Amino acid sequence: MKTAIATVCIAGDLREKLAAIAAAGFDGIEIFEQDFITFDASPREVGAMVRDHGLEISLFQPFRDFEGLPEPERARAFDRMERKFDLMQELGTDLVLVCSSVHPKALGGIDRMAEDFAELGDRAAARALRVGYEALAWGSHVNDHRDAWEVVRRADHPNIGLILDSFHTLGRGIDPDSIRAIPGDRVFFVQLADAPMIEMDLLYWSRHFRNMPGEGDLDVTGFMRAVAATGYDGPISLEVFNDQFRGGSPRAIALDGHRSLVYLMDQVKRAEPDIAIAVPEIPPRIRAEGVSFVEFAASEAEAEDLGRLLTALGFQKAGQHISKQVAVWRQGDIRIVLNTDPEGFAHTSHIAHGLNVCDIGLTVDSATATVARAEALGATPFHQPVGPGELDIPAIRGVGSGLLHFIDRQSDLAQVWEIEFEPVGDDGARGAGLTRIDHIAQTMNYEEMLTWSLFYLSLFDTHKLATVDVVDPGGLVRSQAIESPDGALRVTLNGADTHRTFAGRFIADSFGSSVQHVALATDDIFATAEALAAGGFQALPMPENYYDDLAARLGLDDAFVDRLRAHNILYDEDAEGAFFQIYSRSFGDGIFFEIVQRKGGYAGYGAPNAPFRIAAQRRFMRQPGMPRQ
Ligand SMILES: O=C(O)c1ccc(O)c(O)c1
Ligand SMILES: [Mg+2]
Repeated sequence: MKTAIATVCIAGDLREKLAAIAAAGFDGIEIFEQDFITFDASPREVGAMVRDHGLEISLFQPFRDFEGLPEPERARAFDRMERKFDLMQELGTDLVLVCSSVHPKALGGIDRMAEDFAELGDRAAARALRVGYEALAWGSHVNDHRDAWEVVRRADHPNIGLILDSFHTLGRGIDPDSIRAIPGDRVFFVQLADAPMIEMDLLYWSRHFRNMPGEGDLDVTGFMRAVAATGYDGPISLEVFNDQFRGGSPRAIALDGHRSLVYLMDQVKRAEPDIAIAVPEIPPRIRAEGVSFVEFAASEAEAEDLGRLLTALGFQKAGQHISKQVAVWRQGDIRIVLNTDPEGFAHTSHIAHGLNVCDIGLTVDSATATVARAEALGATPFHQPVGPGELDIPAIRGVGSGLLHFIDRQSDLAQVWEIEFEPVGDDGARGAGLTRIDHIAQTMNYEEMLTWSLFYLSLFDTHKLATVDVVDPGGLVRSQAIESPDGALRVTLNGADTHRTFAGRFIADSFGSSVQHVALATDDIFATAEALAAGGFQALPMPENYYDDLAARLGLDDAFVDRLRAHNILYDEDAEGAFFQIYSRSFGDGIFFEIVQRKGGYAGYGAPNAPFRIAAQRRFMRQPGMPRQ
């Protein structure tokens, strides 16, 4: 499988782009004319620089407004192309992309355009070059790959072929299966891009909002399956015009791009096993069976405070590590690990971020398969020295600053709690009915959201829900849930635009993106609320206005609203079921716990309540340190 990426996808000058593209593992580039012109080196030098990075120039583009012109513009277009052929030969590439014309004088007519290409084919053949024709979704006469194919078919020249671009096909709602009938050897190149589903002008959408396959809402997999069915075996290339990416980190965007192609082609290969492209064998997307633990890096004082909060939440300290300053707290299937060890990753993480969730443990079927897939997707494996009597639990670095450990039942990993921890005597805690981790909420800068969602979607068998806008008095926070089909893994990603929001302030204060809250499930919110109150837990107080509105909005009876109010329980319902939430007050740099109950088929996260919860949290965030329990 040969991968390529257009230089427009990445920020920086040409040299910076090439370094990032090569480091991410691509085989080639589509060199954008603009990136070449703005760079101060001869075409030969640029060609050599590309090859020095271990890359090839798979394509030169774009050549605009070639076909269907009357004279004298027609002759001018051929002259212009001869100049670009010179340039291509100096650069060292044999393929140029001609995009369909938007020239005001272009006449159209399939046969006229086919004749132009037949003549161009002779000129290209004289220099052993090839020309690919792409239908822009907004081309004046050709705006559909089926018409571009008809032009190429009639040109009937071995040096003239078709270029397919997923955006132009899917963005216009053209059925990608229409590609299946095209002979694969007539397709010279394939460009891939996804995009979020937004109603807007096609050209504007294409030039500003494209994103990597899997990051948007288009059926890029269906498109690529159809391409694969033609027998096409050339490069798979990304062509993503995106305002955010143009200003983003070159390395991070290039890595996301490569990951998106590995993920996409793995899906395509599973659906079209006979494809001609040699797709590497990797384990399928991993089914997460649940969250095994959440680990906090803490100082001793912070761990003591957090221990008090956990006690109030009904947790019990269940084990102490055999050799490290690490304790595990338990309730139901929930494990919270408090790591105060003066060495190791948690310690480093604490120095960098203060009290924070430095590690998440996930239960999977095979921990080694999980790390193998993660590595194929470009994730970084994590190792640290294993002490006597300890297990070497497979781990990778997550997208933020934290780690992900994987625990399975195929080995003795699942016994880590018995092997590495000594039980601590029962303190008689009754628990508060908390059963499992419902979801983990991670906060990041808005620009990082696509990176995080692609990370989870490509590694785990998960899907994303629609993005929700949450209004914080300090700005907008966008929230996206990623979840496994059975809900065993639910992660919400919260992207903050400014540091004035509660989420943005958390990122600034903790010096990085991380877990901001952990939601714990109960099967009986009122019983849990009573138990918490008895244990001295102080819920985040919700204002009277909230309950008045709730009663009016949902038509709830007074007695029910009184019960909610008495315990500061937030409530939402939809056609499928109901949702209850209690929040803790925040601690550290703005971390908190949430307690939830899902009733019936309620599948959301209480989005209507989010603005009220955030406003309440902001009222309490002025008080530094841990809330007193
Ligand atoms: O937006 C454009 O003009 C443009 C140019 C070349 C392409 O390959 C493309 O898909 C779009
Ligand atoms: Mg294109």
